[in-house]
Amino acid sequence: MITINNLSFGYKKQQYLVNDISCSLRAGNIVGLLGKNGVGKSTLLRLISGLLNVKEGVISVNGQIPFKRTPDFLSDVFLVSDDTFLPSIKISDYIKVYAPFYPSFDFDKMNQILQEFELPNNQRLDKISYGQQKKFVIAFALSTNCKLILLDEPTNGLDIPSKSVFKKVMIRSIESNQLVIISTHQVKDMDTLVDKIVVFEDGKIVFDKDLFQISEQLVFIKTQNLEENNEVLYFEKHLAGYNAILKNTTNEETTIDMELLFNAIINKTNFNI
Ligand SMILES: Nc1ncnc2c1ncn2[C@@H]1O[C@H](COP(=O)(O)OP(=O)(O)OP(=O)(O)O)[C@@H](O)[C@H]1O
Repeated sequence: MITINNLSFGYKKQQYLVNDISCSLRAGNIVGLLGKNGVGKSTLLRLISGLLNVKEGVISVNGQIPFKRTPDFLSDVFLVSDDTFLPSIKISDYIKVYAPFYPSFDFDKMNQILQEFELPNNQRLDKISYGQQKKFVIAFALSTNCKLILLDEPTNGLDIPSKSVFKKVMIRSIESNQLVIISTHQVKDMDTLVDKIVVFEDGKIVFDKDLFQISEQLVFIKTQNLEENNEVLYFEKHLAGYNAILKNTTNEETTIDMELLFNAIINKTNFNI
């Protein structure tokens, strides 16, 4: 679906924010694009959606060059950016006006998700809160059924019940021919949602693994005594003991602690996986 070869980009001359990265992402995945504030995650999403052009290298999305922004490309890619600028019209009018740009738009899905997010159709988009606007745009994005959906910090502004609805709706509505990339620094929100993680740091992709590979190779434990565990790769101390990542030597399957894993990655832990 997406192939990136030797991509470099910077807003300033001779200073690359994205520095010679390559990767490929397939349909059927929900990918967590993780990184600290300001590393360039939103920039990467803008490059993939064709809002910015590469300085060097190539991005191909289903064989198309995003920056050409052909009608075909635009009708199958949806970017939810972190800053939502919505017109001062009712939700129902927005759907009437913008849904026709997306040939696979599913009106039933839209109504269902609006209900789950408790957003009434007759609300005006400029009169609802930031979190409600965010939920509306997420509902619209998922209802387009675009092959590629890019969500920039989707859980920003969502309250705890809405975050649960977001996860539920995402998992239910993504089909095997779609690819979703969620960019976020709120790593904890990605628990039990993404099936692949890509970590971006210092202009480079420093980690790119499917979750099943991570589960096969690593175990995540809470323990009071680290010395009993001689395969510790990374740990963090907390009041009642330690959260630790160990090499998986016993084919055990544990729940991935996304925040611990992310901290381990940006602290340059060598997992050797
Ligand atoms: N239009 C622009 N012109 C110049 N610099 C920019 C522009 N947009 C972003 N930047 C800079 O590029 C860097 C990366 O920004 P970007 O928004 O891509 O990061 P991010 O990883 O998404 O951050 P966050 O997690 O805080 O949203 C920042 O230093 C930002 O100030």
